[in-house]
Amino acid sequence: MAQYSRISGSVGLITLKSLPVNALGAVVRQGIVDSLKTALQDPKVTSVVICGQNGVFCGGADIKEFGDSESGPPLIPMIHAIEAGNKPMVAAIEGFALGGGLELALGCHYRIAHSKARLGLPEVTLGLLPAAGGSQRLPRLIGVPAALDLIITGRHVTAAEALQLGIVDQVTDHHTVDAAVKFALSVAGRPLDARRISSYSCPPVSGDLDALFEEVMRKVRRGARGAIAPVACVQAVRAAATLPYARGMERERELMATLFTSGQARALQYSFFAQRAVSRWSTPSGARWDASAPKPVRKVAVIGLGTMGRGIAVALAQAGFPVVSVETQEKQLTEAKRAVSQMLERGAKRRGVAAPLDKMSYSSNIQAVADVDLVIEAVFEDMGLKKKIFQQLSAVCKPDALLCTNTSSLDVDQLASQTRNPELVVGMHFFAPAHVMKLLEVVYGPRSSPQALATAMQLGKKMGKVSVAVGNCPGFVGNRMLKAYVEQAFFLLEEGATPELVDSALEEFGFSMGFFKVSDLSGLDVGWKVRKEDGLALPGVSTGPSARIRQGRRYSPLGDLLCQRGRFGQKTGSGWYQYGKPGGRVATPDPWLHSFLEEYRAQHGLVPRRIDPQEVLERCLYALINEGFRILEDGIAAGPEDIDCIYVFGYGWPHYRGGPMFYAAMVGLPKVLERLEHYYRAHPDVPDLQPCSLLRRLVASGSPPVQKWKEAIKKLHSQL
Ligand SMILES: CC/C=C/CC(=O)SCCNC(=O)CCNC(=O)[C@H](O)C(C)(C)COP(=O)(O)OP(=O)(O)OC[C@H]1O[C@@H](n2cnc3c(N)ncnc32)[C@H](O)[C@@H]1OP(=O)(O)O
Repeated sequence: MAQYSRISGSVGLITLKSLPVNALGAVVRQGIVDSLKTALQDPKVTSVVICGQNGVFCGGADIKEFGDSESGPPLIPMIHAIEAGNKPMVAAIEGFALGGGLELALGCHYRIAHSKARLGLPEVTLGLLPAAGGSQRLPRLIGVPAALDLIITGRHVTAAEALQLGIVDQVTDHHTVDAAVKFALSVAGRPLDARRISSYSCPPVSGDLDALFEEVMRKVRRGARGAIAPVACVQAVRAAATLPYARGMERERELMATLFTSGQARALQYSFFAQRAVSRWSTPSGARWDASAPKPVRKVAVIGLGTMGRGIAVALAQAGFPVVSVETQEKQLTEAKRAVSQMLERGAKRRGVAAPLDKMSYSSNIQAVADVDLVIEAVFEDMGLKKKIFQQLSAVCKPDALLCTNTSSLDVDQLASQTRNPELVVGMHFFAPAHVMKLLEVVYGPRSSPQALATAMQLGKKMGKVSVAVGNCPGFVGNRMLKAYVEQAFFLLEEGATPELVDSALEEFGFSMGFFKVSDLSGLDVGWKVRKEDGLALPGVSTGPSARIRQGRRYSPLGDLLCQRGRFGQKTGSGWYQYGKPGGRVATPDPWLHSFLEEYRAQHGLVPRRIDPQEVLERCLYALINEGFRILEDGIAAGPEDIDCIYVFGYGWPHYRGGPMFYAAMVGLPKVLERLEHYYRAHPDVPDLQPCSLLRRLVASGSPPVQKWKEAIKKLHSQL
């Protein structure tokens, strides 16, 4: 709702009231329209202030209402009525003015912001554009280049930047509504024509306007990789720059109509709520986020300063934690100190703050962690080494310290069993580079206490990560699903595809890099080492029937064969592609590799066939999705939102496709099931293609929407 009152004798005060962020739902809009009418009709009122309750101006349109048929007064005429009003309207901005919230403020004649407020038009992140006049008013107010920056990126600006850009008229450190009322009294009776932004022309740009838009559009298309909202944002701002306001608004409406009904907007809005849903974690044993208090964490340690350890230490220091970093090899320690300082300085420069160098301390002695509250072990993926470290930690650390491992796939419970307090052991699986990537898998073992899980989840949140609680199994969620995808990519090469064909299909889908390019970038030897440890990559079985079978199922040794030839990817100058020189970064197709594949197929009696991009997508993505269903069935992830956040924030799944499980729901579960059945018939020696029973049961129960899967899975489990 919106509450109306009159204060200081002559100021009408309209307060938006809708917890938690005063979103502009139907009831709030109705409240504003009614309050406005009262204020404009009351002869005692000479000016009006609009504010929000609880220190928040407005978080924008109510995203929860997007799927519903529209009710209540529409936003655009409401904002026009505010702007057209004959009494000065002042927006008192505290907390946030985002999306429709900022558009509402732009409809006002003046804007006063608290110094801690943040403003922005983040619609693009929801697959939309600022379509309540924001794309037309902001460029008229602050100019085309600055408006393009804000609208295309959706970034929030501080009150100070908003003042500098000309979005707000005044910034206050004091009580914002009081300041706005005082301001409203001071402007009462002043003419308003020059304050109505819709009547402005965009300030002229230096240089050629067409050239500016062409350049921006080129950059946006390159960066958007198939996302349609950023492109529509540029088109809308162009309309502001080239058309009268009324025609610009028509263009804004047309563009919005296309976006609003697009699958991309639905996916991004799903993802918005999925990110919030994963913070409300639960485990199959009944532990829950709202019943488990985290332990206080004041000081943290990182063990091992390789690439991962350095990134983790930087992320912790940036989040404000004192960090003790332990590296036993002196040479590595010296290098790491320099690298970590550089990373901290670069990050600070980018964010315009002081580098938190004072948060870091280093040691080559594990005794240095004796007083910390939480340790993150980040040494090599070697179970023997990790076990030894956990034994040492258990002896050295405070008895109540949380011991975490950054393993990407090893058994967290085995590590827990090395310690005095296995309930205080959890996995914290970061993604490289750990100070950049948003994802954190928090892995609970069978003995991890709810409090340990809650503490790691909260630490992740403080580090700005999307933290997802997952159960303990080889590869956890992300890497377990990836295995099925990678396997299909190899099999497709055996059957006639090239790395270029597979990668271009995946890149066309929206991944920034296809699997083979990623593999060259991260190093083929990484997977080779794991396969050797798992007993898959065996020396001396390059021919005969057993060459392509391991542990009773189809196996492709192609990656192993490249590694045996020293082709580790970019670092050696060749892998699935060639790079000209070791360390080269530009992938070009490699004729040697093509001949090698031909010889390999001939040697193994494989008759190559024409493979189309659709098959690449179906085989790679549906195999991965199928494993996702198995993970849900096993209770390793609590719901599809958890898997989708993991893939969007850790594995480069295109954000505008929501994540693999959302994508499966969009494609239609019956279709995914039918294609998996088809491919499993063709490849009965590939168990990953055998449709999982949960997928079958969801289809049999009418393929509920993805938001209802959690409920449906619970019901299906209880029927077993
Ligand atoms: C005609 C169509 C026009 C569209 C124009 C628009 O306005 S589109 C919407 C533009 N606004 C946004 O994109 C803002 C989205 N919200 C946020 O970025 C953040 O929530 C916040 C406002 C910066 C607050 O962040 P904070 O970390 O403090 O809290 P949460 O993110 O956890 O949010 C608290 C709860 O509020 C819910 N929520 C937030 N914004 C909206 C919204 N616009 N509509 C509906 N609900 C919203 C959020 O889901 C949280 O609720 P949970 O129940 O916990 O999920």
